[in-house]
Amino acid sequence: MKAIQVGLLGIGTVGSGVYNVLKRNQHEILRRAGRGIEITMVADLDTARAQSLVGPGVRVVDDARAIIANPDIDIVVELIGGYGIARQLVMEAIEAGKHVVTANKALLAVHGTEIFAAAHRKGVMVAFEAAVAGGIPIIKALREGLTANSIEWIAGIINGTTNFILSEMRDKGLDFDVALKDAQRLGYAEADPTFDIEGVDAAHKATIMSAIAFGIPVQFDKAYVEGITRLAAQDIKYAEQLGYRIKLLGITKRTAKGIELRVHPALVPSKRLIANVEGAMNAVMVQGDAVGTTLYYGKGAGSEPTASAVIADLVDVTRLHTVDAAHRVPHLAFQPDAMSDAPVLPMTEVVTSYYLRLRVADEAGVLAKVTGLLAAAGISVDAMLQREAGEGEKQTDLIILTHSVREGTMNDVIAQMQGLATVLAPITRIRKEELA
Ligand SMILES: NC(=O)C1=CN([C@@H]2O[C@H](COP(=O)(O)OP(=O)(O)OC[C@H]3O[C@@H](n4cnc5c(N)ncnc54)[C@H](O)[C@@H]3O)[C@@H](O)[C@H]2O)C=CC1
Ligand SMILES: N[C@@H](CC=O)C(=O)O
Ligand code: NA
Repeated sequence: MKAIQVGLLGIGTVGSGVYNVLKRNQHEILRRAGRGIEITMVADLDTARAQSLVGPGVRVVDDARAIIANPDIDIVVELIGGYGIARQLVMEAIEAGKHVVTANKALLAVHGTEIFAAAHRKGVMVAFEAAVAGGIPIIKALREGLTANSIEWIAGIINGTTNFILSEMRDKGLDFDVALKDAQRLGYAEADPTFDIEGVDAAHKATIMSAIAFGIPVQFDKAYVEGITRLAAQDIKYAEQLGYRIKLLGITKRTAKGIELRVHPALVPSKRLIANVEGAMNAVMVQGDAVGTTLYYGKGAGSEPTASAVIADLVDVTRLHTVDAAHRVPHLAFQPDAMSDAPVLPMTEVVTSYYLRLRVADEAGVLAKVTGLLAAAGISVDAMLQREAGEGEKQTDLIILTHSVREGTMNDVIAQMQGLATVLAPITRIRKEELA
């Protein structure tokens, strides 16, 4: 049988990995897919570079629309990134009746509803394993492996760049900026790295996982997003003393009131496996009511790890494209007419525990005032740490770990504490997740 024809839109970090791995493993991939998979056209703005990557046998163009217009192309692989031209090209490819494979989480988290509806209408597949946790087959696990379960929560380290930066800062004492530059050089970072460090990329991925886990539409605009740029080195140190590591987590959870969808730094007990995930590695914990806790670990970024997921999608599409659309795995795991309207909760309704660091005057009665405010709000204290004030020092740090409380209540108490004359600087608050 003739090989399935693939057109690549963008041959940068991920695109070049796709080309190389597909070529290197072509025989094994053929044995799995039952049909050859061949990249016959590549579009990139830098055509000279693209041609040098793929050699003379592949047609290289600078206009991606030439690929979409080519009737011989069966699958369009979008590896340009962003919400702009990529959105137009994906929509045009779907309208042209092409299957689409993409690694573009930003696009799907923001415009997924429109894209999946169009694909459903046209009977084509949009596959996106690489969009969440790169090479880890987490979409496959959630959408196919765990279909027996009512998913309770997902918590993951789903941004390699920030995990790499946090590890380099802690282990090698590197400055934030130096570690970020290294992550960019290694091909982990987004074209705009503020997406990584401000938590936006992780929120894109958490948004996609929440849709698949709970059968809700992709709703990036409802996600709470907080990155790592305001983390202080001293909090990483205090957390360690208390038996915790700080990680940027993407969390989505089913509650009686609705769905939590949030990305923020969090203290995680050091003894949890996920607390020991270092460098650019990703890990996703999924809690199902039947299976219990499961953990998926691997490379979430980089050329070939991400290509691994893109090519797995190419194999899936190759195997399934002759199957009637109604019998394929639904894009968001649940049938389109069976989606839930469970609301995504505002952050004030999220229930979690907290790490608080207060810069306080080193004088009698401070502790009683602070704990009095917590007690009055019904917040119980889990652990406390007070740094010894140095010789002649008039201030010190007070660290408090709380038990679970509604975020809205915690906000009120923090505001009251901040009003105390003995609290001398803005209070630091980091959420704490026991993940058990
Ligand atoms: N780099 C990584 O580790 C991962 C990246 N991704 C996603 O994969 C996608 C691609 O990322 P990278 O390969 O890292 O980006 P990249 O910046 O290395 O590559 C993008 C390529 O697209 C080309 N391009 C830009 N505009 C174009 C246009 N109008 N027509 C044709 N080509 C165009 C550029 O010249 C470049 O070669 C993004 O959506 C990214 O979020 C997903 C998982 C991991
Ligand atoms: N910039 C992302 C790339 C993969 O999605 C990351 O750092 O994880
Ligand atoms: Na993946």
